[in-house]
Amino acid sequence: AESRTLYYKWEVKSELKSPDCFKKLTLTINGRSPGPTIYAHQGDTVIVELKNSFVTENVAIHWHGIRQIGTPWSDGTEGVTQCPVLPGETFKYQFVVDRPGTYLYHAHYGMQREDGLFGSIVVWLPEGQTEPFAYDHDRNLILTDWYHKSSHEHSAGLAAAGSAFTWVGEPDSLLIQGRGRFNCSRLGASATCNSSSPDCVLYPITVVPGRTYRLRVSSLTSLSALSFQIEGHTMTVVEADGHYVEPFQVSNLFIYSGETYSVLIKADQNPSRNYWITTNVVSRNSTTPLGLAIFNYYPNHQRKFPPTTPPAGPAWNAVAPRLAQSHAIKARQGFIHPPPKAADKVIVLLNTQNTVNGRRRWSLNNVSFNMPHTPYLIALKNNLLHTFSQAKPPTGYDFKNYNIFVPPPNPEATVSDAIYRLDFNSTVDIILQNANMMALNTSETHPWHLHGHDFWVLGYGEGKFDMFKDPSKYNLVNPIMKNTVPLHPFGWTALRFVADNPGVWAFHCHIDAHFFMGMGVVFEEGIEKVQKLPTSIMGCGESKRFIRP
Ligand SMILES: O=C1O[C@H]([C@@H](O)CO)C(O)=C1O
Repeated sequence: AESRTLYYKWEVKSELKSPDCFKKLTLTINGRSPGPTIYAHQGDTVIVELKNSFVTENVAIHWHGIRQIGTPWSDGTEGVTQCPVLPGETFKYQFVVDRPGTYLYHAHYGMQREDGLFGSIVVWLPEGQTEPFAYDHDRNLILTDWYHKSSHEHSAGLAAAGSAFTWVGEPDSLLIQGRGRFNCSRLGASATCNSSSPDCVLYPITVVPGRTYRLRVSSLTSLSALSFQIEGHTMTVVEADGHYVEPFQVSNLFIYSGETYSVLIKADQNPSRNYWITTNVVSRNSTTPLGLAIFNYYPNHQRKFPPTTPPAGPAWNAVAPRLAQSHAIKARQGFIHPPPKAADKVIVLLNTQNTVNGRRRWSLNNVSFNMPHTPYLIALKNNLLHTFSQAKPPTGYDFKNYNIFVPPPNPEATVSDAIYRLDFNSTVDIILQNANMMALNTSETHPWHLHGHDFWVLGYGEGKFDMFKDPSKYNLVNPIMKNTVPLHPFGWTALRFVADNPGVWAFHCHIDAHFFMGMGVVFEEGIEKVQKLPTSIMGCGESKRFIRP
């Protein structure tokens, strides 16, 4: 099959929308949130010409799950791979979608993603090739959580010192494909909440009785871990983050921010009615109501509510079923990419909540991430090494003495913009180690996302990772490859990847507020192999000098 070039012209704007019936300034692409879905075939080149029509805000868009092989400057990570796109400017992203599967795109500037700037990328196999599973139709749903406050108010609160620190709190609603329903009566008479707004009509998925649907379900929540279910129907999981999964059945799918799945669903229930599609928050004791959509059996009306009460979903605090699902996800037979047998380097990252100079932060091995003024890719390629710390960030913590089950004994952490420099083509293991937060008996779920690579998920465990015993339990036979993975409360997650993609890549918690609070690291590999950088990514920090006439 011949590969093609797909050309998109996008304009980002800030507009009043009511996705859950409450009117809020929403960040849109060509007037929509979620933005337009990119449909491509494997091997196609995607070009997005992005016009920033915000009045005062910068922007950058990350292509989540696309590895950007040979185009590290198109990763869209402001501060790491590019300068922000300023209001009035147009920026051209160009990259190849080299693998079939379900991917995402979203803002990677500040906490903009939570104001609605996101969408889906669907990459089909080349024409004439078929998937290793059968279905009649392909549908797509993005799950998000939604706040009535803007991300600006949130970031101001998170950055404030001492008692002025304000946590973002629980979302006001959950959206399915950009639509949900906030109960306007909770606000009394309100001009900003209108339960008959066309923006908040529940999203319908129309199905023909007897047919099988491939449903691409992805999450871009800013905070929430979710469970997703379709009343009365079981789902067969077949894809995760662009990799085929050895099929298994679930009645509910746990999904973390930044993950994508494909599930197969047969429309085999009573065709004279509709069914609820629901999503609910897990892992946090949330006040956020259920997110709803409609599984619409043709020819019932799309807006006909099912006759039943929407099922509530699993209990928020049951960790065991979530861990069980994580363990169940294996590479599909016939599509296994075996991992290298051993690692050249092991980096253990202890995840803790801390303070730095009276500010609440998150840290890895007691270092909280800080973005430099000059993006790393530009600084490294142009030898501007004075623009960020040349220290080597720690590759572990005090294993012997640190108790992960109690709050950090000395919560004061340091802030740094130092990065991990990896040997090109080396095999790197990352052990994510969860721990107790600042408050007693609490540990949260963190979805970790790696840019520029897929990694093998070697294992998950409870408690403190044991360097001597736990590696012998790694799955080296059929581990799934992913780009986003959960770190469960008080547990550990072990990953392996090969540092074979020249560039600079962020690895961070996909919770907007947590990355904002320093929960991330950056890897460099093969910088000398990166081709000449386009000047369009420059203009901020010390890279101003390269675009001066
Ligand atoms: O960073 C966080 O802050 C809050 C809480 O610890 C303080 O309100 C929370 O749940 C986080 O994940």
